Amino acid sequence: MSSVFGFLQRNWNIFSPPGAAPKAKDALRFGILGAAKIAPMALIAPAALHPEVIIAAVAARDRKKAEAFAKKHSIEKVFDTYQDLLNDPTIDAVYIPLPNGLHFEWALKALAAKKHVLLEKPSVSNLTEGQLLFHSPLLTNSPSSPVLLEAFHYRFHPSWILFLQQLDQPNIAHATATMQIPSVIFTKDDIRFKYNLSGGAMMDTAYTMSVLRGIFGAEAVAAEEVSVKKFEAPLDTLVDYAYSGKWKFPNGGTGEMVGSLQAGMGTVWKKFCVAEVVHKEQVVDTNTEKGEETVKVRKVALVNFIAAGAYHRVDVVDEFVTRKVGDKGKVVKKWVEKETKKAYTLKDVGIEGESKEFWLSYKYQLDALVDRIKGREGTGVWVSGEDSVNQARMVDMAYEKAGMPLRPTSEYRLEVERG
Ligand SMILES: NC(=O)C1=CN([C@@H]2O[C@H](COP(=O)(O)OP(=O)(O)OC[C@H]3O[C@@H](n4cnc5c(N)ncnc54)[C@H](OP(=O)(O)O)[C@@H]3O)[C@@H](O)[C@H]2O)C=CC1
Ligand SMILES: O=C1OC[C@@H](O)[C@H](O)[C@H]1O
Repeated sequence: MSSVFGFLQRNWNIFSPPGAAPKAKDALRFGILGAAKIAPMALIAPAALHPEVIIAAVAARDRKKAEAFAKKHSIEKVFDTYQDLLNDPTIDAVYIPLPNGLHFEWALKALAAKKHVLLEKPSVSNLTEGQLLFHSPLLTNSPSSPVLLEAFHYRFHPSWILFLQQLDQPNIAHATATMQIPSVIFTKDDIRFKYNLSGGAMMDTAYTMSVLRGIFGAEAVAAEEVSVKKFEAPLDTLVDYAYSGKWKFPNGGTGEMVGSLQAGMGTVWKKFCVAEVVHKEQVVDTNTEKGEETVKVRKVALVNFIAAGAYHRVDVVDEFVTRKVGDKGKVVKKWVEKETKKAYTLKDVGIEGESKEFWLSYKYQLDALVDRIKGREGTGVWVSGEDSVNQARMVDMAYEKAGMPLRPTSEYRLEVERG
C-alpha cells in the first residue's frame, strides 16, 4: 500500500512540482534551438527546479511558433533563427533537441559561439561525425572549454546506478536491452522516419546499445547478427522501424538488443523498456565431505530504465543449486532468493548530494551538466566524449551488419577544419 501511495505522490509531484527554485545571481542562461516536443520535459521542467538555470531564449524556424512556445513557458527572448540565438552574448548554454541529422552542425556552431551544449541523443548521425564533433579543437581540457554532453539521461537516474551496483561485470554471461515504443506514438511523417534527418529505430532507440555498453562496462567486439524491419515505398525505405540483434563483448558474454518504434500495445505491455542480465554460474560453497558444491546464477533486471523517475524496479534473483561435484545432472537441492529494489534519490545509492524522490532523470542530468560547467565534482556520473564516440561506432556497426547504409554525414565543417 505504501508503495502505491509513494507512486501516486511521486507522479503527482512530477506533474506539479513543489516550489520553483529562486534563481541565483550567477545562474546559467540557456537557449533552446527549436521548439521541440521534448524540450519542456527534458529541460524546461528540470530548469524550474534548478536555482542555477534560467531558460532565457528559444529560436524556431517559424517566429509565431517560437513566440507561442516562449509565452507558454515564460521564456524572455525569441529568435528567428538558431544562429541569432547563438550570436546572443548573454546566452551561456544551449539545448539542441533538433532532428538527429542536424545535431552535428548545430553543436559545432554552438561550440564555436562558446556555448555549453546539451545535445539530444543520438548526438551524431555516425562515427565520422562523432569523431569530428567530440575530437573538435573547440573542446579542450582547459577550464575555459565549453562543455558538451550527449543527453543519455537514464544514466543519471539513481535507478541506473543501483542496477549497476548489482552487477559483477566480468562475470556477465548474457544481457538483453529492450525498448519498444507503441506505433500509436509517432505519425509516419515524424523526424524518426526520415533517412535524410538520420532517422531509424536503431538511432532513436539507441538506448538499447548504450544500455548494453553500460552493462558490460565495455565496447562490443562484434555484431553477430542484426535484423531490421524497414518501411516500404512510398514511405522511406532506408528507415528501420524495428530491429533485433546480438553482440559479442570482450568477456565472452553476449548482448541482445530489441527495439521498435512500431510495437503493438500487447508487446509494449509485456516488455516496454527493460535491461536484463544473467551472470555466469559461480560456485558459492563446496562441501568436500559430501562431495557437493553449491552454485549460484544471479539474474538482475531494471524495469523501465527510460522513465525510471516515474516508476522502476530492480529485480535481483539468485538461483541456487546444490549438486554432486563432477556430476552436474545430480541435483541435491534447488532454491531461489528474490529481492526487489528501488532508488529514487542519491541517498538510496549511497551518494551524497541533494535529490528528491520525484526528480526525473532529466533533472539529475541537468545537475550533472551544471556541476561540470561550474567546475564542481558532482556525483561523478557523466557521459564522456569518448563514450559518445564509442556509442556512434556501435550504431554504425549495427547498420553495417543489417546491410543498411549508415545515416548520412553532414557536409557542415568548421572553418578551421576546412583548412
Ligand atoms: N531525451 C529524451 O528523452 C528524448 C529525446 N528526443 C530527441 O530529441 C530530438 C527531438 O525530438 P522531438 O522533440 O520528439 O522532435 P520534434 O519534431 O518535436 O522537434 C524537432 C525540432 O527540430 C526542429 N527542426 C529543424 N529542422 C527540422 C526539419 N527539417 N524537420 C523537422 N524538424 C526540424 C523543429 O524546430 P522548429 O521549432 O524550429 O520548427 C522541431 O521543433 C531527437 O533527436 C530525439 O531523438 C526525443 C524525445 C525524447
Ligand atoms: O526517450 C525516448 O523515448 C521515445 C523515443 O522515440 C525518444 O526519441 C526517446 O529519446
